[in-house]
Amino acid sequence: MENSQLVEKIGVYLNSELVEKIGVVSVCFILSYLLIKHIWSSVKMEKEPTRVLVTGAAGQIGYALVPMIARGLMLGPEQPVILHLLDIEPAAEALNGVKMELIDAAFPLLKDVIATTDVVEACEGVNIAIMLGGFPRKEGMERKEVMSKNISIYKAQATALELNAADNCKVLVVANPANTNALILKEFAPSIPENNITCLTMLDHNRAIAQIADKLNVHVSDVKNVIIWGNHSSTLYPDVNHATVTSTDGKKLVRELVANDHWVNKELVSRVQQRGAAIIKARKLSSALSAASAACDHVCTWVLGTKKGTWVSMGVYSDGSYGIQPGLIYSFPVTCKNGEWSIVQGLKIDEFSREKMDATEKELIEEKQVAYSCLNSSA
Ligand SMILES: NC(=O)c1ccc[n+]([C@@H]2O[C@H](COP(=O)([O-])OP(=O)(O)OC[C@H]3O[C@@H](n4cnc5c(N)ncnc54)[C@H](O)[C@@H]3O)[C@@H](O)[C@H]2O)c1
Ligand SMILES: O=C(O)C[C@H](O)C(=O)O
Repeated sequence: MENSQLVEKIGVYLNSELVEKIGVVSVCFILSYLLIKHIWSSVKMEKEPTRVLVTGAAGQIGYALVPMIARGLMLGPEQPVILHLLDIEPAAEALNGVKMELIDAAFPLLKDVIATTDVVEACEGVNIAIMLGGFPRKEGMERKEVMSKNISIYKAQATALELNAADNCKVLVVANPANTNALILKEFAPSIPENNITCLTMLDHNRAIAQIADKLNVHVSDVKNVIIWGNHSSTLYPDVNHATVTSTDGKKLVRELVANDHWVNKELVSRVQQRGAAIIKARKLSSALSAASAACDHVCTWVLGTKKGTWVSMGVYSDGSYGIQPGLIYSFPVTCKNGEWSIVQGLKIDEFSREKMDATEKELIEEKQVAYSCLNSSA
């Protein structure tokens, strides 16, 4: 054999061996990748379901909210859930109807539904509690009368949560008066960390964003960092002094873009404060779709976090930030990370804002006094 032929043969042999080796390595690599992918997806499949309590689940907000939770809109598309639905005896049949519909919807993430009128059974092992149930204000009723009825409801439910919920259960109170109901719940569930008891002002936050987006003809997702201060009532204060709009031209302050202080200080404030009443006038029922969506946003943001550089509004336990009486449940701007919220610090507060923030604080202090006088008279 000539030298050149020998070299050629060796070359072919080496190449085929190399090709074979590369082939084996590639197959091993692909198989390992598929195996890891399979193991990873089965680990993900095995996520423990989160137990979510919804009180007043046979009511209108409940009817809009439970499918959102079951669809993964609140806790993400990979988190299975078990729904605990609570309502009172007269609504038991309707509650069972809601359960039937949830079953019929065949939601992949929904692992079980417990529908009950027993508050202890409802609270058993829950990780998240969304409190919609309460006594609605009826024509001719004094605010104090409504409050006294809700106080006894929230006292009983706080005790049931305290004794039966999972450790570190997160609570969102929606039922009105939301801030004061949350305060009562906190009082009677002392072992639930105070930072775990919140109330809904995300609806007001979303309403303010929607009004600004409409005024500036931009999309709601471009409007960031509005603040709702205070009580979920007609004294709440929507503050746009730090709010921005992002566009192709960059980030600009809402106040500068609107360039109309009357609109910002008067019209916007009054529209957001009165929006709940406007919905009631139009629907002859209070807001439900938007309230359910906001409740979903609140829990979702709390659990999964805020985006960098942005905040939302939540009714949370006051630590005295911005001079607000410690211990009140007051709406602040908050950021969320790892399932914890923190009040945004260091924002500049002008004289106009200070006055509005104090007025809504004053109303909450008065509500607290009324609540305590109801508690003392029922003791
Ligand atoms: N914070 C907010 O942004 C906001 C927005 C909208 C509505 N709300 C409030 O949310 C609450 C619910 O609104 P809705 O439209 O669903 O009312 P709804 O009357 O349709 O439903 C309330 C449900 O609570 C039930 N309920 C009453 N007492 C209960 C108890 N002790 N335990 C369990 N369930 C009980 C009722 O049977 C009813 O099914 C109301 O208080 C409303 O004012 C708050
Ligand atoms: O139920 C109400 O009184 C109104 C509700 O809180 C809302 O803001 O839509």
